[in-house]
Amino acid sequence: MKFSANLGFLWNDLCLPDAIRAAKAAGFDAVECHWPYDVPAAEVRAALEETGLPMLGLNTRRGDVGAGDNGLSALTGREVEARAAITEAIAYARATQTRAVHVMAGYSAGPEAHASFVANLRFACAEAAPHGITILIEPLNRHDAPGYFLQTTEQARAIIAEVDHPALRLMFDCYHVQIMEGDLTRRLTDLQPLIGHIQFASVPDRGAPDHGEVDYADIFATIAALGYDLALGAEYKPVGKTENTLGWLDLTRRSTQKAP
Ligand SMILES: O=C(O)C(=O)[C@H](O)CO
Ligand SMILES: [Mg+2]
Repeated sequence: MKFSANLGFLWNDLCLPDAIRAAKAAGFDAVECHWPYDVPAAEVRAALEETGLPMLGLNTRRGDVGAGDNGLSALTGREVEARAAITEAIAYARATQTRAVHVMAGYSAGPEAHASFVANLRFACAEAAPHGITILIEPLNRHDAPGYFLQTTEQARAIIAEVDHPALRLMFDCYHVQIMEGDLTRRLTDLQPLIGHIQFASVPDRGAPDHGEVDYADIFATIAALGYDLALGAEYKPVGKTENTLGWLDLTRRSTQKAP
């Protein structure tokens, strides 16, 4: 199995280029981030080239975080800002050869929000596809993001069908899906054709995947058996130093090494 370090949470005490280097030293196969915009893209690209790690994803800006924004693309009336955030994210992804952009929906509900989200996603797909960049949408759970527009994989499935563009895929974050819908094994199997990226963390505390109500040894085996071979995103909140939370990585590597 391959793993991607989510540098929004792992090594987030380091600047992004140093976090990329730390992920390489710890044995990750890839990295991903949340909002890298304060760091010049050239510095990130240099660290990626130095380490040989690909950057798998980044998020669109959330808007005015101080005022409570958590994404803009399902906010009717904020289309200009939403599209500027999408354009910015795609430009940053191009400059760093990042493979996917997660378009954040924001706090909203109802048919107008749905229509705005679909229209903004069509815009994002049209902008991203010529550069080979995937657009991701991610359901978030109601405890961490109460009132977030996109809450379930079923809602995401319907939106992906409606947008009907090959660049649009599902970000299946096992942590959020377990909290909102459960049934992880069947959902991963059923949704696999739509999945562009998988993330994970323990439930309910969003820690390392070595405790909690989800048996990740089993989930990783399920994902491998499906033939899914892209790197899985470790998007958890380390308690203490990130290096001290990586026992799961060694264990997983040892248990999946082929016999000689
Ligand atoms: O919160 C998550 O699970 C994410 O992947 C996004 O980066 C949104 O914060
Ligand atoms: Mg996630």
